[in-house]
Amino acid sequence: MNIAQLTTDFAIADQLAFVEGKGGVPCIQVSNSHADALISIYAGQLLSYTPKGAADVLFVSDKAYYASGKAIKGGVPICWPWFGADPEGKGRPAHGFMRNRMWDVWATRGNADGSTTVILGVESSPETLAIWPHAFKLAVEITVGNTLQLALVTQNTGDAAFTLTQALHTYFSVGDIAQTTVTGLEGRQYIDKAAGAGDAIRPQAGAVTIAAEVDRVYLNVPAALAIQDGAQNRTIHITSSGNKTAVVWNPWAKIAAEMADLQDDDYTRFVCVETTNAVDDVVEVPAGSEFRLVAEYAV
Ligand SMILES: O=P(O)(O)OC[C@H]1O[C@@H](O)[C@H](O)[C@@H](O)[C@@H]1O
Repeated sequence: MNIAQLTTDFAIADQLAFVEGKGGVPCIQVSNSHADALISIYAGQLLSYTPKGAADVLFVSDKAYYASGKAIKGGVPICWPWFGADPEGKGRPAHGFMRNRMWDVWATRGNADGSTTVILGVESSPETLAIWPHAFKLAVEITVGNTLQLALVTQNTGDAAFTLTQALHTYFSVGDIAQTTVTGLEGRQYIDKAAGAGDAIRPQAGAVTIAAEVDRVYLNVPAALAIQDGAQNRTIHITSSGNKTAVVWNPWAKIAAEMADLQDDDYTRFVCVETTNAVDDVVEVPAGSEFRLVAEYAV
């Protein structure tokens, strides 16, 4: 990927530039009157969203890998066309094959309200067809403004319907996990995927607090959730559409220490609240049609 060519084709003066990121990964730096953002073209992954005068909304591990074939730990990884383990048990990677490959830049634009939109995409190829036998175009549309808007857009370009599960696997930065709650899920049922829980289904009593490993798929979720970050004294509002499920994940101390791309105490600094089509929330995309999974973050 050639930074000079991308600059010629897609840069926007005083607003959007192409830069070489960590590990030589090609990135897009957005800086407008509302916010700054860093977007990795590798993995189609937003890495940073910093509204003016505020701290970064997203967490990225200092030990994250920036290498072909590996996922970047943090920001907004894209899980597609399956969420979690390989649904067919064929040994393909967890969370699909979009978070560890190069994407293309499809479009950039400055909007009238001062926000900036970046569209990255991947099209099916002989390589993807060997992993997953369906013709598609997948785009992530990222609009950086006084809110952050994300749309994961799947187009079925083949001649038969296909099904998928997927996620915007967002790592939100928090000041201290002990002073963090997730609201909006009160009274909802969740599948408890934490170690030893055996996928039990439980009701959520009150706001979600995190004081141990949390790995939950919430069912029939509302469109609006929020993260209350007591230590940084801020609330992140999450609004979504296209999903019936949402995942809350924090590995806690033991699993974080086992993950080579997290520092031992990083579990205190993030919570993943993921906009998902997971478990039974399987999406069918008919031939020739498009499906949009959308999330918006506001501080
Ligand atoms: O370490 P990975 O592959 O990015 O996955 C992180 C976590 O992602 C979450 O979405 C899953 O619910 C967890 O089970 C998983 O451990």
